[in-house]
Amino acid sequence: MSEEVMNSAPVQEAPEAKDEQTPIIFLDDIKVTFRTRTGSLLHPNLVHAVRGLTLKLMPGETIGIVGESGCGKSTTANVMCGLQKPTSGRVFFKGKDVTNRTAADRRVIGRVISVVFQDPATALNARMTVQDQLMDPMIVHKVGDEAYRRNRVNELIEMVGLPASVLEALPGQMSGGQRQRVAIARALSLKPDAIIADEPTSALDVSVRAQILNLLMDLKKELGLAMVFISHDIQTVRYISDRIVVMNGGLAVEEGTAEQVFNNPKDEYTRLLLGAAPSLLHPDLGKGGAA
Ligand SMILES: Nc1ncnc2c1ncn2[C@@H]1O[C@H](COP(=O)(O)OP(=O)(O)OP(=O)(O)O)[C@@H](O)[C@H]1O
Repeated sequence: MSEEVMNSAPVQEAPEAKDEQTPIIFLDDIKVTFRTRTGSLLHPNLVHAVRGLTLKLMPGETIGIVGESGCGKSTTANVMCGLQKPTSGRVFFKGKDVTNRTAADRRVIGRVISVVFQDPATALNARMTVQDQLMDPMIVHKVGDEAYRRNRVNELIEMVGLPASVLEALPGQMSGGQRQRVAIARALSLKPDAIIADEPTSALDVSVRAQILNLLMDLKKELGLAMVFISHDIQTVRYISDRIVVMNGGLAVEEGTAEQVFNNPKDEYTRLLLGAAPSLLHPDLGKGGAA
């Protein structure tokens, strides 16, 4: 998670009421336009990264966002985790309008979601031990006392299938799969309602991708988490998602259950994606084991 979100505050404030009908995240007609450096003040060159996206993430569900490079997936993820303010449209977290990302909004965002990024090597601090990386969000957000945090760290490391012996290790002493497990443990440390996983397996060796996907699915089920899973690989998205949103040119061109999108795609672009998609997953998909 970004410093902006991580530093945003104590998480022990009263949580919003749990309501099965209230979306965890509601993006209402989001548009994000960037000015590129090549234009002038009078004639700016604009990139319309997201051009009017409406999306609801309900408690416990997994939405997969899929599309080619440049279609606006990461910009959407950044809006969802408060890193990017939309040019227009509104963002609601559990019914609260957090579009303006005030300090109070960021506290809500920090409590509700965590992000797992593509490359655990850059997401983790190379100079901190695993133990310190897992402690850090709880210290920043002033959660619990020392004993609670130590206990939580042990719980987290067990949840992600790593031995306690890795707690003293630095990220550079671990494999890519182990590092991503640590990044997932870190994302879970504040007990979020939802995780945004932005291409969480793309930087990993093909042999460990399935293990990390299965871990995410198991944790999601066990902890009742909602998830937004972002990938350019439609087969991976199918494997993990309840609902799929296909993006093209900053727009959601198709949305439906995995079954609807695969068996009865309505949009031409979805058909092209399906036709052109060799799976990036390893044939071991579905098998367990620590990466
Ligand atoms: N900060 C920025 N300034 C200018 N243009 C940007 C910026 N961030 C993204 N873009 C542009 O917005 C469009 C959408 O980018 P985005 O990263 O959201 O796509 P993506 O689907 O996540 O692609 P990828 O899979 O390659 O990350 C692209 O044309 C990109 O070049």
